[in-house]
Amino acid sequence: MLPEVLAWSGRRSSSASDWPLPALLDAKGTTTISVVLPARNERETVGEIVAAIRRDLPGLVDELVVIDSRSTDDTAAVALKAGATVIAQDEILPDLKPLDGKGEALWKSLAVTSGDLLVFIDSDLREFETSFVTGLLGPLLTDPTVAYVKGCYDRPFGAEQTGGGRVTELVARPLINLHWPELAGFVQPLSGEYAGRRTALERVPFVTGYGVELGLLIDLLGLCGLDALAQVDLGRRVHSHQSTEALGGMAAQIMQTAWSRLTGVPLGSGQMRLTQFRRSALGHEPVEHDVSVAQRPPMAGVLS
Ligand SMILES: O=c1ccn([C@@H]2O[C@H](COP(=O)(O)OP(=O)(O)O[C@H]3O[C@H](CO)[C@@H](O)[C@H](O)[C@H]3O)[C@@H](O)[C@H]2O)c(=O)[nH]1
Ligand SMILES: O=C(O)[C@H](O)COP(=O)(O)O
Repeated sequence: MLPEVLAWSGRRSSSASDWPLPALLDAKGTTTISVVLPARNERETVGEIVAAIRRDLPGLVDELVVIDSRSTDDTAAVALKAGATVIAQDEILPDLKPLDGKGEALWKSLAVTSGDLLVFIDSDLREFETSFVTGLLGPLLTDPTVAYVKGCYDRPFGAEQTGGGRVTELVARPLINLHWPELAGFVQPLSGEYAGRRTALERVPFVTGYGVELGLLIDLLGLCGLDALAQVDLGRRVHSHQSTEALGGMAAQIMQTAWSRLTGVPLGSGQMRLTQFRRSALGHEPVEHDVSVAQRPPMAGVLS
């Protein structure tokens, strides 16, 4: 790691336990806070996450919104019952051609929330604790020079306490170390739990699909500089794992994001189809998926 990155890590890394709720309530003042959960078919987990935030953090969180990302199950009803405001992704900014995926859900959440600070939490988390939210807010509420905070944690996989984050370890981390060594101090660069100032988030583009996390990290580094970025150790994260085949699609979206940032060629101009293979009685059969990503412009320009 570069010496300046090591120094940054020492300065800008903390733990959720460093940010107890009473101290955050004191620091909050008039700052408003929105928590956003993107959710696609998360009926098993979204209700518990919403209920825990409503139960534990009523004085801290002003707005709790689930963006229903084209769920085909009753995710929306479960989230509503647990106490969230639920908004369908495709009903936000209906004059725009709808795009797909998580990045689109997060970008659109900027148009329907009002908090000065936004906290994004994946809605497939199991064993969720509200220290995820307080931990991410700590640096933002107590230091005006911090603009963006990423969560980090241990990632169990199967019976092992570590080993999760296959796309992180095999794709994102090597790409980051090769091309953006300033970001190499992030323990979980793809973490789905992060928080930022609206003033910063509205000034950067959002990549659709699973390119959103890498895109935000690179673009916020460019906009604000490394010292405005921080990370907080949230302990342990348990989530539902996708198949290796599905993660191939995620990896392709992350690689397209990196490529666009390296070349300056905007995303969305071409289509990428990924060919994978499944064994059948006839041998190895090709299976093709559209894994294209596009990009939304900074929300500040859209809302003005
Ligand atoms: O079209 C979609 C797909 C997913 N999601 C939600 O986004 C979250 C994360 O999606 P998931 O498929 O569980 O991603 P992971 O396999 O956990 O992937 C990791 O890596 C991704 C790429 O950086 C990040 O987007 C994730 O947050 C991070 O957890 C979940 O709440 C999903 O319901 C949507 O809202 N819309
Ligand atoms: O963040 C990642 O790398 C992907 O979500 C894959 O995670 P998993 O290997 O823990 O399923």
